[in-house]
Amino acid sequence: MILMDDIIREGHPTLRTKAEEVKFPLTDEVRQLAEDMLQYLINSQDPEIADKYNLRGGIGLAANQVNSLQRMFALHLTDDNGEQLSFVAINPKIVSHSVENTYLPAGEGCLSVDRNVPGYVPRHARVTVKFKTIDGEEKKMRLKGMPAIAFQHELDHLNGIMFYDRINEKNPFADITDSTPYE
Ligand SMILES: Cc1nc(NNC(=O)[C@H](CC2CCCC2)CN(O)CO)c(F)c(N2CCN3CCOC[C@@H]3C2)n1
Ligand code: NI
Repeated sequence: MILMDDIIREGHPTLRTKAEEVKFPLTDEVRQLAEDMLQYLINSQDPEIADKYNLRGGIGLAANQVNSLQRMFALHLTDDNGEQLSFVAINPKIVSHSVENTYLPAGEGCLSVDRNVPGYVPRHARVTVKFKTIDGEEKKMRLKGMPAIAFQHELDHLNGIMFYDRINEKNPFADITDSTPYE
């Protein structure tokens, strides 16, 4: 079971290291880690379990955050239509994206960042993504809203990018041109 102590924090070099393509077939170790990452998100969204183990709520978790340099992350969230998205994206890619940007008006946070970093984080409003599932199945999805934002936040982690790298330093709340806030 992944606990907060397993999640590395800012300053740990792995957060700034590019993760490597995952080889198929998955080793038992990689498969187990993928499953544990998804389970962390499910646990963190269960009030009783989150309270019992002092877990910070999460809708996404990238391998770098548990000190692994495998190109994979877990997502567990409900989209705007109430659809449950719950999967591990392995060797994820954005194959195309909208010109339009979006951002969370409340800004973003990160389980690896123990402080508030205010400011808008510009993200593509819509993305077409490809990835493999734990079973090696090729998936292609079009995402918008929170799923799109979360996918980009996690893919950034696999490339050593933190959400605050994208905040306008001069004016963190600068209106992001051609952007629509995700509300
Ligand atoms: C938006 C949100 N971010 C939460 N945390 N941060 C994260 O997930 C970070 C990743 C997110 C930051 C912005 C986009 C991706 C983790 N990141 O560092 C991984 O790289 C939440 F916990 C959360 N929700 C709303 C839904 N709720 C359902 C019931 O259970 C509680 C849950 C709380 N929404
Ligand atoms: Ni994060």
